Amino acid sequence: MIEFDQVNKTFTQRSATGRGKPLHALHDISLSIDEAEIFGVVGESGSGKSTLLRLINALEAPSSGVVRVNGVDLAALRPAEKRLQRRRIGMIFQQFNLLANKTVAANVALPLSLHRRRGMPGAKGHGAQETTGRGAAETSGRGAPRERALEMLDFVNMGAHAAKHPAQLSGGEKQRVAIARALVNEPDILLCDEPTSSLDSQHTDEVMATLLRVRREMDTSIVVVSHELEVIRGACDRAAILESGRLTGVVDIAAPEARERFNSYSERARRYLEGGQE
Ligand SMILES: Nc1ncnc2c1ncn2[C@@H]1O[C@H](COP(=O)(O)OP(=O)(O)OP(=O)(O)O)[C@@H](O)[C@H]1O
Repeated sequence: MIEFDQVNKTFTQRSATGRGKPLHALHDISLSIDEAEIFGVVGESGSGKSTLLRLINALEAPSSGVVRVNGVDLAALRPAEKRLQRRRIGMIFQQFNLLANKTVAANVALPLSLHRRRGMPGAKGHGAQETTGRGAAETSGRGAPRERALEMLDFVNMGAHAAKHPAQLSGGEKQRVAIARALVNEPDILLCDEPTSSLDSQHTDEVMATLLRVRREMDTSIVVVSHELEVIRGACDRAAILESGRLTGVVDIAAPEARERFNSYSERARRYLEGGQE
């Protein structure tokens, strides 16, 4: 469903004098992520995790190689097609990105309202980036978007909080609202960028249980970028290990021999994170 075929991504880093230097963020990445799979991506800071996510929703284009989603080469899409494709992908972030001045229900309904206002064809998906909401009208609480938002809030067990504002919620509750918002357009894929990094362990468990339910009941493919190895171990079917932009392994979390490989990476990562060196 998501395929990376020999993907390279190089950025140009400009020095103070304006001279450009290439920075190879991803080298020769080939991997595929199945339908309804929960796929983890781990790696140290700067290893290319976010770049990999941004390639999946076409916010970045590969410098070479091909990224395909449902068989479609994203680089071959025209801008309008790319926007539609992006609407089939939901995204959640470490900092939730909810709008403080809107109710929980209005936050969740926002992608639907934006979709309607722009008169976009097709019912599926949205890019969470668009929910930052510049110029978007507050949903009035009437009509289909609100009903759909309430359904999604029930799905993440947040129905009772629909009339509250984000500031009245815990971090875990905010993330569950963000999940409801990301799913309101029934995306095929949910991208999660450090979804539990600012949560305590109880709220982490609640969010991960919600993601497991999303996969089970909606058949959504979920890609989870996280530096929290327990989260990857607890929720993912497989995980890619990125080291300095290179894919050094794709580990089947359930397989004993693969688990050993992941544990050995985890040990190195833990030593790095704790001691600042490998
Ligand atoms: N738009 C950009 N322009 C220039 N360099 C970039 C750009 N985006 C990312 N990079 C560089 O590419 C490399 C990979 O960045 P990326 O954000 O993908 O890493 P990451 O693993 O997600 O890091 P972190 O865990 O700190 O978020 C880094 O060296 C980063 O500085």
